[in-house]
Amino acid sequence: MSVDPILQVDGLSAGYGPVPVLREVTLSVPAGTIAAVLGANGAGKTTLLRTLSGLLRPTGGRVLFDGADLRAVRVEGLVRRGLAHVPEGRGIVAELTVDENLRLGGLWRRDRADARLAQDEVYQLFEPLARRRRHAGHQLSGGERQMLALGRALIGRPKLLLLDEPSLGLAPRVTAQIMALLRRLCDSEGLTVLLVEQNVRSALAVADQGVVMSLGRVVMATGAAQLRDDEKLRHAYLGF
Ligand SMILES: Nc1ncnc2c1ncn2[C@@H]1O[C@H](COP(=O)(O)OP(=O)(O)OP(=O)(O)O)[C@@H](O)[C@H]1O
Repeated sequence: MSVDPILQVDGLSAGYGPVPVLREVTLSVPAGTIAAVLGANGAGKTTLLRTLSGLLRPTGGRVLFDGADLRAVRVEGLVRRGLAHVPEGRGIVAELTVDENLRLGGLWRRDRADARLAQDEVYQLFEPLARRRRHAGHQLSGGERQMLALGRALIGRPKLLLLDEPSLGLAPRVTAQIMALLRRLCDSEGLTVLLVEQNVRSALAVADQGVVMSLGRVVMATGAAQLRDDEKLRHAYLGF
């Protein structure tokens, strides 16, 4: 496993208008690893992902993604450099078919044959989608929508995947499948994942590190195994 951080966040602050939310967040994510971002509702997890993907402008600090300073790169540039963001609520186009939604994910790729290949790979990864390729997004179940959002992001062959609450509304079995897939892609393809999850157990089961946020700050960052195994630590920082 490489130890180079593909994502380095130093003293990042951001908010909504005059309301500060992120307060000097610092974290480092090595390439090919999964960092689980945990914390209570309102801790700032979603705001962190939105700032990292360029949707919110930082008010302070620095973000380096694959060596590039976030302030110097536009959102399209971030996507081209290999950043993909799957927001909470999933963001698929409900009126378009599964096929069409996936094609959107491959649009910016110059090599069409390559995009086609990736689409076939997504259908292999998520069999239920292959069976429903001509169904519209709004006809899919919650789990299928999550697979579609994830598949669409993966088609761009991202280096860094920002994933917000992938388990939301999913059956535990589907959540476990998605977590196992992420682990596999990290180990075999070098994918890096920043995973925001309310389902702490599922996230820590596959993560390399746990980053706990509270009131817009990182209050602890440690190995996921330590958080998983140390009941006192879990109790102190996660309340169970
Ligand atoms: N669009 C917005 N405008 C103003 N304030 C917002 C906006 N979105 C979030 N906030 C506020 O920012 C703070 C952090 O919210 P955020 O959604 O980032 O937290 P979170 O840790 O992801 O929580 P949750 O798990 O509930 O999504 C909260 O106080 C929230 O009310």
